[in-house]
Amino acid sequence: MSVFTPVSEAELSDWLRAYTLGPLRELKGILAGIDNSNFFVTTEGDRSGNWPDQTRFVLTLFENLKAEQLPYNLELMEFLSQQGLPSPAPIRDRNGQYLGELNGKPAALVVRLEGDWTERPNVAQCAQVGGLLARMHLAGQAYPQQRENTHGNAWRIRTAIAVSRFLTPAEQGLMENEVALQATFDRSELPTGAIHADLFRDNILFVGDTVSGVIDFYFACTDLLLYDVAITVNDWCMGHDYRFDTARLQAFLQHYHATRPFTAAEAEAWPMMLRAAALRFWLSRLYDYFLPRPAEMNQPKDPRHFHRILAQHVRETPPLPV
Ligand SMILES: Nc1ncnc2c1ncn2[C@@H]1O[C@H](COP(=O)(O)OP(=O)(O)OP(=O)(O)O)[C@@H](O)[C@H]1O
Ligand SMILES: N[C@@H](CCO)C(=O)O
Repeated sequence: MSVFTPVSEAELSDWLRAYTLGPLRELKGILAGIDNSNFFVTTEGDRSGNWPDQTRFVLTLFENLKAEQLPYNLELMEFLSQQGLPSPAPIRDRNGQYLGELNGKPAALVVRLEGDWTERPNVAQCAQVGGLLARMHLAGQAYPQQRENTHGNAWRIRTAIAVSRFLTPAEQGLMENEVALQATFDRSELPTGAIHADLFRDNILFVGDTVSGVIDFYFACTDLLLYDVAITVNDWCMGHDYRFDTARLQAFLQHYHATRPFTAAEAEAWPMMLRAAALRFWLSRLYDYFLPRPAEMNQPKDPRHFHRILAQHVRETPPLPV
């Protein structure tokens, strides 16, 4: 998104003294993203340090998460990268710490990965992402930490109340009904674990058709694996008419299923998970759109997109096609 908290070159140069990355060469605010303040940082490098060949990093100032909530996310990134998954490793400073404070916000540096995100993924790319998500879910089963989803039931109820006045009566009806249904839906038989929880197209980097990076683990939490699949396909496999593109959806789910087979309970819960995933981003986009925080650079996302996806899933919920 955005830069909510500006950082000057002088402030960053001073902050970088805690690291063995060499002096600052370039600092650039990143417009993409809507939750945290992000910057591309290039340093001169330091051959004597722990990261001798690295000079390109991403600096994140966390706008919502508190320092005590961040070890779950940053250590998950480190854990997955140690398991061979393309997640950016957080950089530890001279004292072995990967989390500091800059301009009053918790702040961390991670390795800047190569590649670009793709706005229009093809079938082969969806297949790759399906397989990758399943591998992340399997690897995450051994991750020892737990973190409750900050965007679960209580958040849904709170946010629905906050945005209600901006909706038409029909939209209010859809939202109230959906929030109530999701609150009582039985999730007890569904497999859980570490999930990314925001694996949209802009959070996967490709070099050609090959995934080079998975970024932005700052909503990661312990929750239903199937919910993560639903969040991901609602973005990666959606057609222009708010119905799934069948070829991309099947490629994604078949590659996922080949690595982590879906259970019978998951097949049954699929329609409700697709709806929960659409509701989650309808609510957060409404909140960010109508009740925005002040930002130096900001690009709110369109809430109507997920309203339409949710309405379509309610009209016609496709079965899990595997
Ligand atoms: N490790 C990385 N390597 C390369 N580019 C990165 C990396 N981390 C972030 N970026 C770039 O910064 C942009 C914003 O980062 P990110 O998606 O983490 O921001 P955010 O505000 O937390 O986003 P979101 O709105 O998705 O929650 C990305 O789209 C990407 O261009
Ligand atoms: N991926 C989210 C933004 C980050 O939470 C969206 O597209 O609404």
